[in-house]
Parts: sequence; structure tokens; C-alpha cells
Amino acid sequence: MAHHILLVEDDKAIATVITEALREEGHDVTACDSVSRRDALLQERSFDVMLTDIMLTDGDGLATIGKVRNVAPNMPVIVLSAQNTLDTAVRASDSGVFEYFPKPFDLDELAHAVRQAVANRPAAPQADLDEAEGLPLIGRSAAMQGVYRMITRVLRNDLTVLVTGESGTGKELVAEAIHQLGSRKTGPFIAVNTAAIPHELLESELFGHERGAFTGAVKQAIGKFEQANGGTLFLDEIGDMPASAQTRLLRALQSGRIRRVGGRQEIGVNVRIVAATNRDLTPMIANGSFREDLYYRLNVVPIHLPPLRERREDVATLAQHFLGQAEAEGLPRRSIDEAALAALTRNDWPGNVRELRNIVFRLALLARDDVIDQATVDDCLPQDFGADDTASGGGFKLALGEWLTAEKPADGTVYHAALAAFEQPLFEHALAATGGNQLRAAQLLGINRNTLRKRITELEIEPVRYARRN
Ligand SMILES: Nc1ncnc2c1ncn2[C@@H]1O[C@H](COP(=O)(O)OP(=O)(O)OP(=O)(O)O)[C@@H](O)[C@H]1O
Repeated sequence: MAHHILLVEDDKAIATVITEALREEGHDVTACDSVSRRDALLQERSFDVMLTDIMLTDGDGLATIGKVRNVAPNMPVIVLSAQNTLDTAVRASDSGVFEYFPKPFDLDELAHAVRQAVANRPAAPQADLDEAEGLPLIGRSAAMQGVYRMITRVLRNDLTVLVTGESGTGKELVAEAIHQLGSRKTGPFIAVNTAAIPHELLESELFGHERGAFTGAVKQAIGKFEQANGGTLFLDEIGDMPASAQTRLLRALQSGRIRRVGGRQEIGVNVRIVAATNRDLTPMIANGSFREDLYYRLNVVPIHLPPLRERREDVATLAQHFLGQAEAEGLPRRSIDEAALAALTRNDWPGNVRELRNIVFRLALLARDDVIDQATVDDCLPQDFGADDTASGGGFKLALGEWLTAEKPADGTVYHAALAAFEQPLFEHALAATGGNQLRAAQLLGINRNTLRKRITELEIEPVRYARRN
């Protein structure tokens, strides 16, 4: 059976000989000569086996194997090395590589080792996690394989998990998958979005309150912790939690007990915590807005979801999946052609999978034909300021230049008019990316939420138009 092999070797003659020998065996071989190229290729696609030299022009192929493991945890690695020292062999076996071949080596033996490596490869855990099981996590990119592998590691225990990643990358879905596949699946799954609850109500929401605990507490209420007893509590946007709630949460995590607001009694709860954040908590810890001790309590098992633009190979599969969902929700049945999928794949998706889902639903609704084509995609995608020249913003400069010559107001208010012309699509884009959530849109733009509110009112943008459909 043909396998896809990544060969990392900077000696051209050796690379050619190995490539030819493995191609004769019927394998596909992609060769490269540096650590950086290796890492780039691993991001682009998955390989069945990697063969690597150690001494490469830009680094040590073995010392950097951790990076390979992060993206391709199950891929067997065969090390080829001219440094026939014990130290190299020990380093190779310590790194968990499949085989170590001191140079010069026998090509038949190498071909045999490749066959063995593929045959002994640990089963990819994703098989348990994709649609086959009725679970919603889609995507077979190397990056998602790493996520699946981490998920499988927490299914047989109750370790606290911290899911990080930009808005819309699927953090809540990961929490649901952990719950549904783990031993707590028969218990409740309770999700709390910390950012969506006013600060003064958050503690009562999480821990409940006794009657009379505060004005308006007319009767006793059970909080999310107690509701999640025996199951999983998903704490979304943990970075938005005010200090007093952080302290209370830390105490609950340390003791496994909670106290309702205004209550005296401590109540034991059996809850698995999965927390999530789209913010970088490190600077928040440094400036004192997030408790360091709470961070360590939550970050027992970190799972990072890369942004969609770093796993573009998943875009087409996700788009097809969402077309199916759209149809199931009563939208017209559509298919999509290759060029349209390629256009979706090229887009940068600042709002990640959520934005892709929203656009696919819009496409299903608006397409003039049964088959969605590229023109329809181009119409639906938000204005791309720098498509041709993102690094320098050249496309954007061009667009502004055109706007200046074509639409320049005559009354000398160019600056304000230009700002408005610029802000309108920028805010619309941010709102589309965050499903209409103004707080997140403000975070995405790095501006104050009140500033955003004020400007969108002035510009007559309606955030509800971008409201989440899920
Ligand atoms: N891998 C995936 N496969 C299928 N659907 C996905 C995937 N990732 C995300 N989605 C879909 O994208 C949308 C956003 O996902 P989700 O709410 O889990 O993101 P999030 O990271 O928790 O966002 P936020 O930080 O804004 O809360 C949902 O509709 C979800 O079903």
C-alpha cells in the first residue's frame, strides 16, 4: 500500500537515492532539506512516516522533534544519522523515534523499517471523534489530530482542562466532546459564558444563593456548580471573570465544595471543569487581573485550538459539513464547486469556524443556483482589504486610494468620512466574526467595548444582523 513519506535530508545525493528507493516501493515521497521546511510541510498536510537526518543546515532534526510531535503525534519517525555515537542513539530512543539508522545503511532495510513503522503506528484517535460517532468535531488536519489526541488523554480521568484559542475555533465543541466521550456522559453538561453574565450576578449564577442573600434574592437558587453535579461544567471566557468570583472558584476547585451566596453551609460537588478562554492570560496574570494560582488550577491539561487560517485544509470539509447542516435546518439543498471551495480556503477567517459556518449558511440561502460557485462566494465574503498583499496592506491602500479619488466629499471633511468608510466594514467584519457579540468584537479589535458601541450606533450598524445562528 502506498504511503506518504516525508524525507528531511540535506545531502542531495542521499536524498535522491532514498527517494528513488521508496518510490520504487510505491510510496509518495516529499523531500525537504531543513527543519523550517519540515515544520511548514507538517502544517500543510499529514504524512504516514517521517525519515530525518539529524544535522540539518538550520538546526538539529532530533532536538526539535517535540515540534513534530505537537502537530503529528502519531507519525512514526525514523532517524538517519552519520553521527554514529551512542549519545545519538540514546537521544533517538529517548525521543521515542521508531528506528535509528546509522549511515551508511542498507536501502532494503530502510524500506522494511518504513513498512514496519506504518504497520505498528498507533491508531489515530480521531476515528473516535469524528462524525462516525455522531460527534460534531470535523477536520483531519495535523493540527486537529493533535487536539484529538489531547482529548483522548483526558477521557478516562477528571483532570481539569483549559481550552485556548481564538473566538469561534470550536472550544465549546471540544468541551462537549470531552463530556460526551468520557465517563461522565450520563451526567449533565452545563455551560456558563462568564462574559455574558453581569459581574454582580456571576457568583450567584455559579454558586447559587440563599433567600435574602441580596436585594432581589426572593428565593433560594441552585447555581451551575450544583446543577453540573456528576457531570461537566464548562466555564467559557474564563478571562472575563471578576476577582471575587475568581477567588470563590479557586476555593471550590481546591476543596471540591461550594458555598451558596449568603449561605453558611459548605456543599460537596462532584464536577469536572473544562474552562476556556480566547484571551492570553499571561499578561493578565502579570498585571494582576487574573489569579496565577487559579490559572495553575485550571491549566492542568492545556488544549490549544489553532485558528482556521492555520489549518486551511479543513475548510473544504467543514464547508461541506455546514451545507449539510443548513439543509437539515430547512435551507435549500446546495452543492459547491471546486473553485468556490478554493476561494473559501483562501479566506483568512478572523472569526474562524463560526464565521465559516455563518457564511456557508448565507451561501446556501443566497445562491442563485443549486451549485454554489466562486462568484457567489466572492459576493458573500466580507470585504478583503489586503487580499493580494496582506503583509504590506497594499490592497487596502489601493482601495483607500480609489475611494479618495472616486468619493472624496467636497466639503473638506475627508478625514472623518474616510474614517467612517473604513470603520464601517471593519466593525461589520468584527461583528460577523464574533456572531454579533459586541464584547468579543471589541476584544478582537483591541478597543473599549463602549467605544465600539458608540461608533456602531453612530454608523447605524445593527449588531443583531450578525447574531449567532447556533
Ligand atoms: N471542528 C469543528 N467541526 C464542526 N463544527 C465546528 C468545529 N469547530 C467549531 N465548529 C462550529 O463553529 C461554531 C463555533 O464553535 P464554538 O462555539 O465551539 O467556538 P468557541 O471557540 O467556543 O467560540 P467562543 O470563544 O466565541 O465562545 C459552532 O457552531 C460550532 O459548532
